Amino acid sequence: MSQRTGSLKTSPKPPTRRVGLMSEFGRFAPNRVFFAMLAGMLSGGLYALAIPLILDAINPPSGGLSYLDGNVGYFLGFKINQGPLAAFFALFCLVILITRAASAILAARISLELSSNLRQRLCKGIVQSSYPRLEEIGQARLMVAVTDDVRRIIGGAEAVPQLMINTVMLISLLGFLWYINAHVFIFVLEAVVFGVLTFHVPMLFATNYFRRARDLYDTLQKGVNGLILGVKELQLDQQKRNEYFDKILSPCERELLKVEKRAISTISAANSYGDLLFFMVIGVIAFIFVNYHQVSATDLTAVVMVLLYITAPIALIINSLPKISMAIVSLRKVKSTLGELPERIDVERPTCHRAWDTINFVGASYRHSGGKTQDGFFVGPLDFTIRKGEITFIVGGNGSGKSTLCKMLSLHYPPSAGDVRFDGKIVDTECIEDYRQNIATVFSDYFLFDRLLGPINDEKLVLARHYLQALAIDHKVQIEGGIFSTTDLSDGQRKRLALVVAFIDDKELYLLDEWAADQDPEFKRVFYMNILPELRARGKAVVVVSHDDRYFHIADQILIMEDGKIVERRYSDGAPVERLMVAVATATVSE
Ligand SMILES: Nc1ncnc2c1ncn2[C@@H]1O[C@H](COP(=O)(O)OP(=O)(O)OP(=O)(O)O)[C@@H](O)[C@H]1O
Repeated sequence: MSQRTGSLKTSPKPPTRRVGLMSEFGRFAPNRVFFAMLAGMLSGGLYALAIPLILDAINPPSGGLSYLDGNVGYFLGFKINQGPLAAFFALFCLVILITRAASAILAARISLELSSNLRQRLCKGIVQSSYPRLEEIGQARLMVAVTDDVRRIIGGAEAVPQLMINTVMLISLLGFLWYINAHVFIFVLEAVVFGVLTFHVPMLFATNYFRRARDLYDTLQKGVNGLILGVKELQLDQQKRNEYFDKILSPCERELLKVEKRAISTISAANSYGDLLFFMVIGVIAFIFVNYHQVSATDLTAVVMVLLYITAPIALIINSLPKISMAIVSLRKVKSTLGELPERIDVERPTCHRAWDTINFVGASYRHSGGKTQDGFFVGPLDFTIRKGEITFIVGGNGSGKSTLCKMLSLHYPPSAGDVRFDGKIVDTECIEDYRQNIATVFSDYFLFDRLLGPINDEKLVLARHYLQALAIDHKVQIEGGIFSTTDLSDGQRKRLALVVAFIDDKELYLLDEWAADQDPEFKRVFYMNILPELRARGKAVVVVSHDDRYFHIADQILIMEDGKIVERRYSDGAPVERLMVAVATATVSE
């Protein structure tokens, strides 16, 4: 393929960048993230201040906040000590409530918006991606990214305010500790640093386990897809069913369970260690530390109270870490998947609107990506012309490359060499989208939406009714407000409905891959004798993959494929117009 069209090829996989949850959030909504953090910090700081307030209430004459001390009073019939201090405490709690709720609500909303944004970017990326790239990434990975990963990111993001509030609380409590007794503060700080460092080691292991579990999850999803889609076949054969479970599902499930168990066990052990650490610190202070440093009884009470209080934020920080860790793994997966998809915003493009009468394949070829051990199937080099107002049949044995050729013609597979030309103009990245707009298909692996997509007008509806009638499904399916009354149809009926959908769009090229294969003789006749000639009469280019030699005579051109090459081209009278030597073609493939 020429250099211009070479740009249609899929780009190499981008390297995975390190992605942080907070940096991602910061980039997404910097102002709101700032306010959420500010509110979280304020609430954490105020939480910590509750301790001196309570201590002051217990020990009124100890200075500090004791100026708020007052007489016993009554409120709503309740006897209240130190009225002003109590009122201040209530107000204080209200501010904590507001700041904490504001931080959590803001963070939750940002996380939902970011997740929705990621989901939309993934969906847009999927629809704008080249088809070979999607085949490379695989359905299972895309499904997990759009569903599970995005859900985990929400879970992790919601844990961030917890982490923030409790971290600030922890810092403030340490500050208060310093205010009470500097020696105790230094000792506790050393314990915290030691605790964080020693806690970080198992967390590194846990994150690795989560990463491995995430990869296994893709494989498991693929297996479950196979199970759901192949349930009919598996139900009919116990041996196959057992093998599917024994060799595919169960090993993956076992491995995933093992890795997840390790991750959870590591985290649980680390959590228990984290919880216990502070009780040990309390014990050391109460039983040993006081023997070496001067600590008054009042200070000791305050210190123990702070240390007991400190265990709660530490436990909450520890609990939020696995969720955040999983969210980071998922975020990296989503970002790496996004990196493999085109990040193209729907901006105004110059429209090509190129009218055409012929499509030429000039030495065009395509290679499928192969398995681990072999090269993928090679189709080409192909040289032929499709004309408007003509019907072209593509025939050939199974696996000869007919569907691949169709996907090259529909511009889903960009040629790896040679050109596809519309009226002599090579298809380039600028115009591929415009050329595609004029192609209607029913692929052998078609998908039937439950509605007519795109603008609907009366003319279209009349055409739809005409084809529903012609294909005898008008008694089964009606179109109400653009939506089909049902798509629960037999395979043949569904395919007929897919044909109706393709026909009512006024496209220039109609590509029908083995449409007639599972139709009754009656509908085959309607298809070949009425519908196809009608399309030709409307000046459409019609390409049909067919095995129905009874109807070959209606074709203007027949391309015969074998092993990825067109080995013969005939006109409808059966006289070969061009015979390509298989040996020559084979030699070209091996180049
Ligand atoms: N997505 C794919 N990835 C890798 N190889 C593929 C892919 N699709 C098809 N192939 C390979 O390309 C070859 C041609 O397949 P293709 O579907 O084009 O043949 P076909 O002539 O349409 O066959 P059939 O008549 O059975 O539908 C096959 O050998 C197949 O293994």
